[in-house]
Amino acid sequence: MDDFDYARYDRIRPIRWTGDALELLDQRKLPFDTEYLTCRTSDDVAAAIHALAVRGAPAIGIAAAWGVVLAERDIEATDARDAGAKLEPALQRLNAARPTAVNLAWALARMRAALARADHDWRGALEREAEAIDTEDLAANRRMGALGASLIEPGSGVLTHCNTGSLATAGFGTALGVIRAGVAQGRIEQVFAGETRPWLQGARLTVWELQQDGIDATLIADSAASHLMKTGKVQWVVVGADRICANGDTANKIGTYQLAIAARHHGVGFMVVAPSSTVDMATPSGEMIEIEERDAAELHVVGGSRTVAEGIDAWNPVFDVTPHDLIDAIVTERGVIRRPDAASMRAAFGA
Ligand SMILES: CSC[C@H]1O[C@H](OP(=O)(O)O)[C@H](O)[C@@H]1O
Repeated sequence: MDDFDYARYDRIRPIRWTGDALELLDQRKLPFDTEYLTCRTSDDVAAAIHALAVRGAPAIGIAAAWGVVLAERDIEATDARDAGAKLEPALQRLNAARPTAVNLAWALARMRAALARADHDWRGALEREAEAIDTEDLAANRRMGALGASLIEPGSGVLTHCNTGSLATAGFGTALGVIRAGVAQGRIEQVFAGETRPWLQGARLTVWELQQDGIDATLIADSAASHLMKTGKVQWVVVGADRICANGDTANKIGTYQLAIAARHHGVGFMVVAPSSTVDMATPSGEMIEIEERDAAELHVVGGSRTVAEGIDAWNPVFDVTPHDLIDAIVTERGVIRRPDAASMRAAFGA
């Protein structure tokens, strides 16, 4: 992949550190408007994460790490230990912004660890750690793109769900990075993007990203996915993840689980692509994952401001869990785990 023109795919930068503020491409406004939110405090970042102005498991971890740097700017402390105590309430408010993606807690744990190791330059240590989290994620995505694409036979059709591209990460993407690499290598002939109701990450964000890249894609209704697989046009379903458990059970955007069931029924491969920062070996299996439920209004609103069925109850879980035995491959930057289970996850990530 060293001849891959990554720069072509790195134009979209949803997270920009200016040195004293964090600029976030407001993903609630895409694809119609390209507006940046300027966050000057860690609570600004927590609010942006909760509101999905910035979203995507790796991206919210990266944003939270920079949020810690913003919090550091607001305190005076005698040393790193004193700083840790004074910063902890801000880190807890960042962690409370969304519950399902483990990357948020993972990034905050890395920031705490950096502070615990720091000497007198604890401020610099926090900024260097946030930068490292950001640059490591971009490198991981490029590695995963190559690894995942190598599993896809030339001439394949691929279906993806939600948005897992540059908007959801430090750049290039996870599942969408595999698609970018697979298209560039001539392995993927047709890309299908599920709209991903109710927030429409697929219709609004993935389609927009692929248009920026000049990659043709076909948008489908979420409810058309099984019928599409029945036609034989899809050889792989390639998705991201928000939390991968110690046995390989995987939480991802709502609708992923039924894609996995349909894929298995139709003999379509099911690939999960996520950096190791999404692996949570401390959670044994999927039923222990907290599934975020969001405001019913997200289901009632159709086309911007119009509402349907307003006033009736609505159930709006925004993630579901795919059991590991429906997953054919988990791709991380460390390698590919075929037919994941507790033993293969332990071999790859330790106990
Ligand atoms: C590489 S993004 C991973 C994951 O995050 C998305 O959720 P959300 O848009 O609610 O932040 C989706 O589940 C993606 O697959």
